Amino acid sequence: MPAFSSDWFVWKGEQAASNDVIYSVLLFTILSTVIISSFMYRFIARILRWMLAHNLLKKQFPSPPVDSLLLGHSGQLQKPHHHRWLCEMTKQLGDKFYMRLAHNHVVMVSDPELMPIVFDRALYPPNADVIDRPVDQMLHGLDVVTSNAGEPNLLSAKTGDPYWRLVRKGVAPAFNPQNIRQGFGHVLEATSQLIQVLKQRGPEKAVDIDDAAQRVALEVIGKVGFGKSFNSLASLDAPAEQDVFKALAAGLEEASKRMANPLRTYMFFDPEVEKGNVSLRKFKSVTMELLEEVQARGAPKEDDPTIAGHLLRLRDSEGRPLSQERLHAEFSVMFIGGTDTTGHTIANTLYLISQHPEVEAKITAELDSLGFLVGPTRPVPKKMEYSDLSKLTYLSAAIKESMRLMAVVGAGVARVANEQVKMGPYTIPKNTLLWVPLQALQTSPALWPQPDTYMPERWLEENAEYWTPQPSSTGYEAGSAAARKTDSGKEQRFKKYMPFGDGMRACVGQSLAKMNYTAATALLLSQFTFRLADRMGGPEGVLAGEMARITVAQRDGLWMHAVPRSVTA
Ligand code: HEM
Repeated sequence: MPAFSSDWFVWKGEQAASNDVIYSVLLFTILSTVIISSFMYRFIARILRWMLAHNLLKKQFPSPPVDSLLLGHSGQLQKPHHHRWLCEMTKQLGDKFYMRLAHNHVVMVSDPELMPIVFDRALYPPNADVIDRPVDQMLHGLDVVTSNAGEPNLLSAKTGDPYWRLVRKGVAPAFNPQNIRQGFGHVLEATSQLIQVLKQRGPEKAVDIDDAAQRVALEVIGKVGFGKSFNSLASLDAPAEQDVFKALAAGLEEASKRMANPLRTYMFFDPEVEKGNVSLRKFKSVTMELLEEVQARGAPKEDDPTIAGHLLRLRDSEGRPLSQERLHAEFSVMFIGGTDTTGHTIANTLYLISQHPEVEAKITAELDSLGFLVGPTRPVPKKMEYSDLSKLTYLSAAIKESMRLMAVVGAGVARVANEQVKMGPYTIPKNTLLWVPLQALQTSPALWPQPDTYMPERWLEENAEYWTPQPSSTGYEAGSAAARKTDSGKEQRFKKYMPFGDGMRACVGQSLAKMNYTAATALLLSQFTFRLADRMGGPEGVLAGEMARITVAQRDGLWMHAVPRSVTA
């Protein structure tokens, strides 16, 4: 037995240390092998699944030629006219075709028979979340427009997100008929202000009617949404609230490009991306200031009818309010929904009416019969009431037709299949995007007689937005029970017109939008006739100037002359 010595302990200590090292290296090797192989296994399985899905979709649907091996069709969807390109592809390839946006599989669908499935109205109970918002793949691009932290909003959140349900249910009362009726007064006020500005400006000086209409919408959403006036109609030459529309348009353009090319988020070295980021920051600073201003007023009263009031009162199941970032995201999305889409709709309608004197004559006759048209015998028109809106039958048809022919959300709306689903006779693999190109659906020659003609009359017929089943490639028998009945035995109807989307994720603000654009357009047309400015280059110039950036609008504004209707005989 060795004599007791401190060396012995040193030797034992060294041996233990080297054993520790050996064990650690061994453990590390085993663990990393397990982790790497499970990662590799999952990675390879994912690639295989992706390839199987790709092949399955390619077998079932035609596809346009790709212009990049890596990004697939992304390049096409980043072009300014991609909403029109989708129409062209629909004409060439049919009402269902396959595209690839980097790693995302997309089936473009404009077959009305399949709409009930895409919009989750037919096969599944609405709570099943089988067909959902494509948040992971795409709509995160929109989150960067509305929140500094990339927090989702009502538009981008998954249907399964408990906060989506909370917010959707919570803001719904802000859009109920009683609130919309109250909002009508704000539309009258804002449009009257615009009318005064246009009269002072005179008919010679052209006005960007798209910008002007967005200002009206901004004032309306300002009051209805946030209890605030942005004072944007005092002069059309002063930029509205730090030129928020320009920042918003550029921010939406950047977001729309990121949706088409998810890799763009990481292209910080590209000066164009950096420019987009500057606009995004500017827009978000305006909406953050708005949120802080509203919060500085203190807790909203129980009867505060504004959208902001509803959002600030919301509490989750544990009694917590929405986080500051989520509130910012919701304020921003309401701001966008309230100004951009409504403004473009008013402007497009005034433009299309200016190109169709026969339509304008019918509208003025309707306005005259209701006492709203100014003229030699009526220099001051009758004050419009909320109940008058339902009497504007022909004008409403003219607006509906402009929303068909110049769809504001022209590139369309998307869903994702969270599971493998059957879409008619087609098998749609899990994670595939189902994308409805709205401009293509609403101008398809297969669905609309004279699809490219501005014809408000088509909306005077009942059920004009529905399509009647025909013998079709989907495998449904024409007119059969399968095509006409839902599981609950109700008659299934097939929409071919859906400017506000459809299903449980349809536009939450449509009642406000309809009231706003109908009243504003009626009031403007009762005072002015609009003429397209020469600088637009006629209808060809307007078509060429379109720019799809989530919503479609003119890149450099829609310039028109507002000619006052003569009050002298
Ligand atoms: C002419 C005006 C408008 C048009 C054309 C329009 C169009 C749309 C479309 C196509 C969608 C997607 C629907 C879908 O995926 O099925 C949508 C969603 C939405 N819109 Fe609008 N919109 C308009 C006005 C408004 C207004 C005034 C607001 C709010 C003040 C608003 C707020 C929203 C929100 C929050 C969503 C997301 C709803 C959800 O996913 O739960 N929109 N809109």
